[in-house]
Amino acid sequence: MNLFASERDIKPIHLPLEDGDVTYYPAFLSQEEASEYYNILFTETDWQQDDIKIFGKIYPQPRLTALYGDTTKSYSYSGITMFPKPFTPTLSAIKNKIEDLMGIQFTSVLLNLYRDGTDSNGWHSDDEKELGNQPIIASLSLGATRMFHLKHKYTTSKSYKLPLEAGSLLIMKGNTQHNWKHQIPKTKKKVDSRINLTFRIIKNDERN
Ligand SMILES: O=C(O)CCC(=O)C(=O)O
Ligand SMILES: [Fe+2]
Repeated sequence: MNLFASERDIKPIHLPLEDGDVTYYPAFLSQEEASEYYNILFTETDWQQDDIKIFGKIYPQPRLTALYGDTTKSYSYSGITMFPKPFTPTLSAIKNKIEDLMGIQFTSVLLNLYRDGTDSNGWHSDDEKELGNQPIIASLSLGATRMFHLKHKYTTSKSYKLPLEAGSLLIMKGNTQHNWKHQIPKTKKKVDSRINLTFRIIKNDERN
């Protein structure tokens, strides 16, 4: 069935995290829109595999990535610095739709391609100084469903898991990055590939 956004259940679910602020919109995009964007982004994105440094050792990142956005704003994490390509019409259209919902504007989007269950994103907080003190991150999922794990940094018994479905939008803000880490774990299940887009506000102003 083809439902318009107004008829779909786009109601937000607030995760019951103390000292964090995470909201999940299960059907931000329709299944048709989600698969159309997945197909376009899979082929049109300039995917790269960077090496990252963990405790002084160099590893290839276990997924492909790409950075698009305001070309004056580079982004550094895990020992790598990424320089953005300008937003494409596809990415601008998605960005506008998220900005209409949230009433704020993003400068950049980091895309992740998880090719199969062996690709992953290890425990981290998105707390780079370029993102400011209380980063706002809007994370759109396309393609295969993967689990998203959150764990508290200081009270390790506190944790939360949810499946991120195609077309869903997850918003992290407030003190989430101060108090919580998140990951996309590897899975032994046979899963298709997944694309994730994390829209961010990068505050540096250096010209590259
Ligand atoms: O793939 C995801 O849903 C999470 C991506 C993520 O945490 C990141 O890029 O910082
Ligand atoms: Fe993250």
